[in-house]
Amino acid sequence: MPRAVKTKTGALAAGVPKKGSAPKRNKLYAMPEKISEGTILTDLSKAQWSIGSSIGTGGFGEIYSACRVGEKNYNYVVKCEPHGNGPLFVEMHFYMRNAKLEDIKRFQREHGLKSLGMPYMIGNGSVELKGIKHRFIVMPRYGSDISKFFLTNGRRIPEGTIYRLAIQMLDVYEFIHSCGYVHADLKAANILLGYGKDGNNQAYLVDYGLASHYTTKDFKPDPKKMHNGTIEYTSRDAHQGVPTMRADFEILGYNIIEWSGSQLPWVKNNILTVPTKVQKAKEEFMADVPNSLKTLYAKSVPGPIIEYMKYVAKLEYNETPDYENCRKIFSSALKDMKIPNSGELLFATKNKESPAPSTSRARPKLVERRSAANDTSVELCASDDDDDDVIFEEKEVVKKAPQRTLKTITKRSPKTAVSPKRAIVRGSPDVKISSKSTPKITPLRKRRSTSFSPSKAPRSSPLAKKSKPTPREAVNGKRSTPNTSASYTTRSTPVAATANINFSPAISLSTARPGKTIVNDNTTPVPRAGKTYEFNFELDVSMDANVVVNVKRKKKATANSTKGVDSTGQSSSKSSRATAQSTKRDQTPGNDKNTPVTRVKVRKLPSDDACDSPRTPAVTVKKSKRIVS
Ligand SMILES: Nc1ncnc2c1ncn2[C@@H]1O[C@H](COP(=O)(O)OP(=O)(O)OP(=O)(O)O)[C@@H](O)[C@H]1O
Repeated sequence: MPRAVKTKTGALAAGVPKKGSAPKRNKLYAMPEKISEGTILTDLSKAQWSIGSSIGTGGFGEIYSACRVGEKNYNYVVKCEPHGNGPLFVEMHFYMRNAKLEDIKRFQREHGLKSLGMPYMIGNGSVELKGIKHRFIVMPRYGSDISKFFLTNGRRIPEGTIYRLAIQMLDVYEFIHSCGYVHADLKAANILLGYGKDGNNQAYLVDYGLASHYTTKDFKPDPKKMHNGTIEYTSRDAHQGVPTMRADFEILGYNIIEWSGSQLPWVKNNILTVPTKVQKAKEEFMADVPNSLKTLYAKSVPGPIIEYMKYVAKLEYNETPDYENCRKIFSSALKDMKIPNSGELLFATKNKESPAPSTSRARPKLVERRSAANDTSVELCASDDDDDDVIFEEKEVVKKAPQRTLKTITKRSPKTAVSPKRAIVRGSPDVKISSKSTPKITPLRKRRSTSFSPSKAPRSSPLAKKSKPTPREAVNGKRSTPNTSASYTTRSTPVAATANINFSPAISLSTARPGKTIVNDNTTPVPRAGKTYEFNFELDVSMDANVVVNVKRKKKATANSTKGVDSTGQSSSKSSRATAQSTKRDQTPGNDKNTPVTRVKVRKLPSDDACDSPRTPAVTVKKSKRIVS
């Protein structure tokens, strides 16, 4: 059944087929309602946008071409998602705070860049579609995403184009990082060529649904964010839930390796469905880059790839990477290959002509087998309420079928992202995610800090210079000076020596799915299948510790015995209020008298860590109504 999305009034809107409503493309995910061509959307600044054809589908939303009312050219896109979806909320705020057109232009001027593959937002607003509140953003329209060329070229991109793409993506990283953010989800499906004349000269990095502040303070694994990203390319830091600048570089590295025609070991070994195994494989891979790479290439490993990956492996978690020297690795290679770093990005490989770019939605179907789910799960999932208060509904999901058989995803692949954004607790009726389940980082091996020359440094030996803060860093103090904690790393060989990850057997993390973005933070409604039942339990959420959530199911209680528990454990007065409220509700017609209704507000405690992400807004937990499956 589709994800339940509640309207502002709390009415269950999705999942109740309406007469005449368009059928859902994918029953598993509550995709947005269709917007028909010609619909006029008015954004918050009162600008009006006429919706054209649908040109893309992501994991959570749909992208339409759009034109300004009164104009003829569909040079814009509207990205629309149900209001409760976390990623578009995050993306919108990222653009608002950091990526205004004038910011991008200034950055280009300061760095002498003719163009920069940084998208921006032109407008945003809300629209009610079939009774469901949706959020939309308006952006410039770009061209085809490069995963199309990669796939049609036999999973390969010409070497020169790889290096040019790498340089362009490093420019974008430098911009994003200078805003204090990381992208965390670079992949071919998120890289779009420009649109129109000369569009193919520049690639744009889209999809800021996972953007978050990076940390330069302590390396604190965060179970709520573990494994976020697209499992093939997720960095080792992201596997631990820590957003870092080096993580973005690592993600780019894995992509480059794949674009060059090699299969990443964790892809080859078919372990993508087990994030912790992928994490371990990456730790091992990065522990000895030269040898790891050797095993991937039949002939010799391309020099720039080895040099770049060696550099990434040496980066400290709180270090500002040396963009300029990394770009130099690739631009020197282009020079050697006599390929100009300008003009059209070419995707035709020697033996195969790549088709003309197109933004058509036609994509290979992805057939996937989902793992058997013969158990009872408890999930927390967000529903729509308002922008800043994400409501988590507590539901018991009973997955009846011992096996979910082949599931055909007809959305775009590999872009088709599904974010199983839930902590699924399997197994026993008394379900607990305890502090035991959080990863333990064992004492770390001290490691020599490797630093590079500052941006704009003289261009000799790219990887041999000493790092100095750039003027910008000097001003804002972004680059942290090496201190004791900074000079230790969470990385070494083998993985067991550093990241000792213990999960309670009762816990199953979000299932990783190839090519799909995973967001493991519970801020987005999740795909749900099977029946959903209401049940009684106490919920205790700790937002400030490694303990994520402690769910204890209790016996079905009468309305009188209901007791609210807040995050601070101060249950007396609040809980009596909750009891009073629930009793009141229970007396209202339509309420199940046997089901206590508990509403618990959990506010995130102020953190001293400045790297709070917009993905962790205040959280409200409330007892859900019965969901009819
Ligand atoms: N500005 C744009 N211009 C043209 N096409 C776009 C644009 N933005 C996105 N698309 C197309 O829509 C697809 C999905 O976009 P996007 O990645 O932003 O969606 P999403 O729902 O966030 O995806 P994900 O599944 O990665 O979370 C892209 O692969 C691309 O083909």
